[in-house]
Amino acid sequence: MSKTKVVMSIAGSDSGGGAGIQADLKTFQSLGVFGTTVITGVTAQNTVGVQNAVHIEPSLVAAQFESVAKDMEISAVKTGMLSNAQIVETVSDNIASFPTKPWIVIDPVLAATSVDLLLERQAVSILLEKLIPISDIITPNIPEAEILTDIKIEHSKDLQKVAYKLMETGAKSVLIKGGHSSGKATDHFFWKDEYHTFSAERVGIGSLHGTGCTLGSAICAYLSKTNDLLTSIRFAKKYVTQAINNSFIIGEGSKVLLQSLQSNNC
Ligand SMILES: Nc1ncnc2c1ncn2[C@@H]1O[C@H](COP(=O)(O)OP(=O)(O)O)[C@@H](O)[C@H]1O
Ligand SMILES: Cc1ncc(COP(=O)(O)OP(=O)(O)O)c(N)n1
Repeated sequence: MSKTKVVMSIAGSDSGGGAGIQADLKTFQSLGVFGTTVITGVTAQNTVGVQNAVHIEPSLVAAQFESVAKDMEISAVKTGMLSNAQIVETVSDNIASFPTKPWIVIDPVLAATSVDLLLERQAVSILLEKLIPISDIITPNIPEAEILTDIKIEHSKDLQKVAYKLMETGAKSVLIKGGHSSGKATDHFFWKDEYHTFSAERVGIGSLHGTGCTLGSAICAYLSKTNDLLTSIRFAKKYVTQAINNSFIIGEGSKVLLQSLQSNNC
């Protein structure tokens, strides 16, 4: 019998339960991996928006890494909300010093409505300098990809420009998510000189919360199980699409995703 894989979410808490650490842990549980956490911030949040946030002291962020990493072998990590420059630096240093290199999935959470509550804008440069270069895959949505590269995405050829610029900073691969475009929900994947798309019908009714967190943590879970990037993205896209198709209303704002136990334990 194979051992249960241990993965890690490095992210913020969403009190409303739809995104952040809460969404990541539900995804890990659904996909049959064991989720550990390094909490970087705590938000007061609901389906309508982010009302408040505090950042965790970098020394406590480092202590969470130490406690988990000295006890367990982490096969894949996923980062989400990273709060500020000091935390980005602490996270980068700690991931880089794991005894066994894990798969590294970076969801560069920066373009929410209350952007500065999730990542201070001055932290973007340190994200590009320290964290993105050690990633196996970075998963920006369209506004995030534009902020990170200073390139406006107006035509499909701009996607390639953005991806190549991010790969020049050291990212091994780039998945530009299509939730913020129109037509089909198509995600664009660039890896070395390869280009792949992952598409689903767009669910048109009402806004959604937690889609990016769920996709990123599903990629992380599948990487730990399959050790294969393309397979992991394909399975994760299928998983998030199913969760979106079954999304439901819990409050006054965006719908949340249904995370359900998967029978295909690859
Ligand atoms: N309305 C939708 N219907 C189907 N898939 C969607 C929809 N909105 C987002 N997605 C998918 O959800 C995933 C997360 O994308 P996106 O919403 O752009 O990320 P983020 O939450 O970081 O803004 C992607 O696979 C995207 O294609
Ligand atoms: C604590 C916390 N982390 C991340 C997010 C953003 O969630 P994400 O899934 O990337 O974006 P939406 O699909 O909710 O737009 C958050 N809101 N809170």
